[in-house]
Amino acid sequence: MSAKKIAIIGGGNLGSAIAQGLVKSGFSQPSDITVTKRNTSTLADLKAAGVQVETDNAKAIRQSEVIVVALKPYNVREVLQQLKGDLDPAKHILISVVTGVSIADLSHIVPGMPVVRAMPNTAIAIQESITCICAANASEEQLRYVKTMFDQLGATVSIDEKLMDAATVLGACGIAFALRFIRANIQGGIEIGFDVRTASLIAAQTVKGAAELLIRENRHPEEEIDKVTTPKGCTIAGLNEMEHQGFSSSLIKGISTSYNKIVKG
Ligand SMILES: NC(=O)C1=CN([C@@H]2O[C@H](COP(=O)(O)OP(=O)(O)OC[C@H]3O[C@@H](n4cnc5c(N)ncnc54)[C@H](O)[C@@H]3O)[C@@H](O)[C@H]2O)C=CC1
Ligand SMILES: O=C(O)[C@@H]1CCC=N1
Repeated sequence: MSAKKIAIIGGGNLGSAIAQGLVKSGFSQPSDITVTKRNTSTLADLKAAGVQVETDNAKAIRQSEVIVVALKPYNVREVLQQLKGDLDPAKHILISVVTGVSIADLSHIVPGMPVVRAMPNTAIAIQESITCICAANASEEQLRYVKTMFDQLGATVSIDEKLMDAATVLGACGIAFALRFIRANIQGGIEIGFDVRTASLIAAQTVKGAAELLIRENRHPEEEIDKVTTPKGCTIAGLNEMEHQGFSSSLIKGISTSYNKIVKG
């Protein structure tokens, strides 16, 4: 368990999910986590779990050592400008999960601060995130701490900062892409006879099983696909029809479009 106090500035979708994961994993005592938001009414569940909820960012920062910034990209500069007097490079480490805001940008606003950029996804709430991290100006001990923290919340991979936008698309947006894939399977499942609950369970567990074959067994997808595709069988017939309709191509183009949205605006 971490002895450090953690402030999460911006208790929206991701900030709340991080707090939930920290509590569920036992990495932090709930009372050692403070989540801030201008209107804290949506944070009732976290409050009930013992997490401190706060409207005053400066107060949350003063009572913490680890500062997780989970604000929207368009207001992070303004909010950090207001808080720079409360941030102390000797005491605090800044972890930004904000999309598209570089370490150089952050260091320009709060000079001298140890900064880690982290890109988790919303499965962090249930300790199943993949979190990509990169850092500047942070000590070995601080980096170890951040990696240990995110390791409790799923898997962690250290990357070059130049890949952070790509990590955002593949890992963070990827949750939505995967869920849309599952939803389409549910719609198809209903069309061929299942009720929605049964279709949802079969579709979600099947995707979980496919992912576990890759993660646990370190296999290549096509190696596993070969085991399913009986010659002249129904799997290859369905797969080929999906490809004729642009299945892989649509996913690759979607990933590229998301990436360009971050990079080019
Ligand atoms: N939602 C996701 O799946 C992921 C989001 N991100 C990034 O994380 C950041 C947050 O994203 P979301 O949680 O989705 O957005 P969100 O809009 O749900 O959360 C931002 C929160 O900040 C609060 N806020 C605004 N001004 C504030 C202030 N002055 N003080 C305290 N709180 C304030 C807002 O009320 C809101 O609840 C973004 O930069 C996003 O790009 C990164 C990875 C995944
Ligand atoms: O769509 C977005 O802008 C954010 C970044 C990653 C996930 N959601």
